[in-house]
Amino acid sequence: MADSRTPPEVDRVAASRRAVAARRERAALKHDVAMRVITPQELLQRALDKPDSPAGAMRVPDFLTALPAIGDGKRDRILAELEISPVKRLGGLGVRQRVALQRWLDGRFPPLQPRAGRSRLIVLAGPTAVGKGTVAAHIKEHHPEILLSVSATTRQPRPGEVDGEHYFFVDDAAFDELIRSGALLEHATVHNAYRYGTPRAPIEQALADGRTVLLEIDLQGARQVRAAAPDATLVFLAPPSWDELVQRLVGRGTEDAEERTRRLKTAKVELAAQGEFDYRVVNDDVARAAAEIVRLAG
Ligand SMILES: Nc1nc2c(ncn2[C@@H]2O[C@H](COP(=O)(O)OP(=O)(O)O)[C@@H](O)[C@H]2O)c(=O)[nH]1
Ligand SMILES: Nc1ncnc2c1ncn2[C@@H]1O[C@H](COP(=O)(O)OP(=O)(O)O)[C@@H](O)[C@H]1O
Repeated sequence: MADSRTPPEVDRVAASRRAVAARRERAALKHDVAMRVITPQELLQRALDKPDSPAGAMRVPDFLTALPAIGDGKRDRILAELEISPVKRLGGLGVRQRVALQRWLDGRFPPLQPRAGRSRLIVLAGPTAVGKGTVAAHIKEHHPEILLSVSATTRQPRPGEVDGEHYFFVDDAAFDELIRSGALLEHATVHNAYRYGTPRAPIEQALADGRTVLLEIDLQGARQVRAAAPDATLVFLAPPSWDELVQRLVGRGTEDAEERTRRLKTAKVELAAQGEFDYRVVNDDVARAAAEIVRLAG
């Protein structure tokens, strides 16, 4: 029978591979927090839930300097204030230190606070390729009682797209006229390319009928809706990680490399704006994220 014991050399190689993979995962997590793809509180929670995970193995000083606007000086002051040793890992924090760090994070990065008296007008926005269209289509299919607003756009229909169902496809002159006549609740040029706008009348009618209305629009549009209808409910759809966002954009295969780079640059700006929203929903799973949004609309 063959000897099943692993020679020490093989053990060492495997261990060093694991260490490299863990370092890479920790670096990815730091990047996700820095880019605001995940919140500092989420990362800390992951570390506490699984002390053996890459999040749990992250040293507290590394975690702090991954946060927006925290340099080495601030890091050291925070560690002293919270009485946490620089060698501590997130997964190894004691109860008092955990609570102190959580409180400090909540003060510095306040969790979203949905404003009172939200209406049934739901605005879904988020970075390119996070899955806004996919989640909105899922809601449309499973919740016909919710009106998914159909936008007007100056872009050309893609194969399979039906006028009046996916978009109202109009030319520039017709779009100008929609703006002039006040028929649009909001409008914007998206991705520096075509114009998109939300027809006002169907939304007002549906809301008057007591229905929930879902708008799937970009950040500029979301800001305009907030200004025009301050009681609208703004939902930010976030990716589970930056790598996953890039994978989705590449996987969709609808943009070339140059366009993808441009969209990812915009995505960084959009991620940094999520504090303006009422809720943040992570699109880890389409059905789950859709259900969470429908609950918010409830
Ligand atoms: N402001 C605004 N943005 C819109 C509207 N309709 C769609 N969008 C956004 O425009 C972008 C559409 O990009 P594109 O790739 O051309 O079309 P898609 O594949 O149908 O999403 C997405 O970011 C949408 O959220 C609208 O009515 N107003
Ligand atoms: N939860 C998810 N898990 C995995 N892939 C997803 C998920 N949601 C969307 N996708 C995929 O990501 C890509 C981008 O989704 P899409 O709806 O076009 O994004 P957006 O409308 O935000 O630009 C699509 O290929 C889609 O199938």
